[in-house]
Amino acid sequence: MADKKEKRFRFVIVGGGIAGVTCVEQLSSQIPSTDVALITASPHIKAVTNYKQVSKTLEEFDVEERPSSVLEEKFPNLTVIHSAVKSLHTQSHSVETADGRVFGYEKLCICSGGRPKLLTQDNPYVLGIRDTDSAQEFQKRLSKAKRIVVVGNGGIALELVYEVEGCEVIWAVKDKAIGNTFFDAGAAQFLIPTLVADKPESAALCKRTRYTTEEPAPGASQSFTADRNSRRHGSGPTEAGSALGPDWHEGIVLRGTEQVSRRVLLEYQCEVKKIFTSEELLNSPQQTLRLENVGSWPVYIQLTNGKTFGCDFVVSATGVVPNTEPFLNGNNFALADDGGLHVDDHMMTSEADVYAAGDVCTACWEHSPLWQQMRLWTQARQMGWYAGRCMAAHVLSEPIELDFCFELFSHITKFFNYKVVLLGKFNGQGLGPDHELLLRCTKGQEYVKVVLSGGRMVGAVLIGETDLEETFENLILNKMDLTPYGEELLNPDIDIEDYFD
Ligand SMILES: Cc1cc2nc3c(=O)[nH]c(=O)nc-3n(C[C@H](O)[C@H](O)[C@H](O)COP(=O)(O)OP(=O)(O)OC[C@H]3O[C@@H](n4cnc5c(N)ncnc54)[C@H](O)[C@@H]3O)c2cc1C
Ligand SMILES: NC(=O)C1=CN([C@@H]2O[C@H](COP(=O)(O)OP(=O)(O)OC[C@H]3O[C@@H](n4cnc5c(N)ncnc54)[C@H](O)[C@@H]3O)[C@@H](O)[C@H]2O)C=CC1
Repeated sequence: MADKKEKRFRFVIVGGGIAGVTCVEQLSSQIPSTDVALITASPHIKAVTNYKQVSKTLEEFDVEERPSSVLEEKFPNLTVIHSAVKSLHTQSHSVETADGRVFGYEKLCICSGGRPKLLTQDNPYVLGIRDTDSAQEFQKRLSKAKRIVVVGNGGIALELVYEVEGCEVIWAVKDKAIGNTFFDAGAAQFLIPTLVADKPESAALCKRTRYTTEEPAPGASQSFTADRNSRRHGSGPTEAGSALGPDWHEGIVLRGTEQVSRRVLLEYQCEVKKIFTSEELLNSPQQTLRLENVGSWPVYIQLTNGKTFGCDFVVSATGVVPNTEPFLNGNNFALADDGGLHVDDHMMTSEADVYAAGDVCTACWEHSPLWQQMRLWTQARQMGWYAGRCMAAHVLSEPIELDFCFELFSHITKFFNYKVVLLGKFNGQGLGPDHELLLRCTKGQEYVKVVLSGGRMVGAVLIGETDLEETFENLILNKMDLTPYGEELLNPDIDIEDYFD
């Protein structure tokens, strides 16, 4: 390492995903004369396009994969290096890439993202979905599949069970309701009928009620079948490396071999006990399957509820692990419990002059009471942008305060073809029993849940075209005492925007 010729940059950013690219853009526009290097393992970079600030904290944007030359043309100060960082030497302020080059830095920002946290690492029948390569592999295998098992209850599982057609899906969730990382059991109940046949809804009845849920019994199953006529057609491939994001499935056909359309069997409150091949099963002394099934599937999955399913393959949609490995050896990084690089309110890690942003880091500052970290595209952009500002402020010796975007958690997405908006402590996270829920639900149309604490709105889940996000965001940020309004707050006959004008 000492013998290798080193090229130095003032700023080095690692990772061409949303966090890294946004950090580069921010630095380059704040200090146009400075030299910046972007080192990325992937051949393309991600660019935020059509950015729209929907309200004070809610934002929407598209993400495009672009050749890195586009970024270099825009910022003449920028050098893009296509290679993976192999090691980091914080003492000498340098990184070494897989192709043996060494780059020195004054300030470094690690934006290397995450990778799927798979149920098992070395089983060819267990797939994770993260980047374009893995999505294409999934699509290829699905095109020959009759039955798959999806394990996990977060964003990817929610998207897959809705999108996959022509293939039976066994969906194994550890919880009592679907979608636990994004919403509560009430919202899950609202969404579940969407997995059933697309029947026209009869006149929708709008009702307002206190929050109640009906949970399936432990080990219970539910099955759903739906007819879908729509087909999507593939677009060109994208690069490997960076995480996919909103609407990643829009461009690819997610179809198995069967004529049936969507068919989902839900297994609640169970985890995976064992995964084995048909040969392993035949050779196993404790055979748990009925013999006629043995050999008809390449892989079998045994669940903790006692059921075993044969399938073509298993999708492990069980979260992400931060990509920290190349940076740890020989350094003294503080890591959070989830394996992310510990960052403070200036996006600084515990190593001097090293910052981190996006999925690789864990926000360890004292959070605003209404914000929490989730590994999302929006937060990757916000963190990259803020890290760039902090790095610039530090070299210019300017003061900088935690950005307003970390004041209130907000996320807009789409599940089961419904617009979903999440605000603040949307699931009452960390509030204990000391909160109240108001609910308005119109079957097939909208689900509105408000979380109140001490009479103030602290969170909301809005599903469907409710048009309430801006008003609710204001009510949350204003910390207004809403006790006098009681349940009128969700009265559908009151135009709430005018009400609070
Ligand atoms: C299937 C899927 C669907 C999703 N849908 C949504 C959604 O609808 N909404 C939403 O908000 N979020 C969504 N997400 C999450 C979102 O995509 C991520 O949170 C976000 O992209 C993270 O951005 P990042 O820049 O931190 O990391 P990444 O996008 O993972 O980028 C990391 C970059 O670092 C590079 N890299 C890694 N290691 C090295 C190394 N050693 N040296 C050099 N370069 C390296 C990689 O090549 C890559 O370019 C989804 C994720 C997946 C997988
Ligand atoms: N629309 C959106 O906003 C989307 C966001 N994403 C993001 O992409 C990333 C990856 O998505 P996911 O893998 O779905 O992660 P996730 O974090 O959203 O969900 C992981 C799920 O797996 C479950 N799980 C974890 N370990 C398990 C185990 N051993 N057995 C059974 N279940 C287990 C968890 O309880 C959780 O329900 C996440 O950061 C997610 O937020 C993904 C798709 C859509």
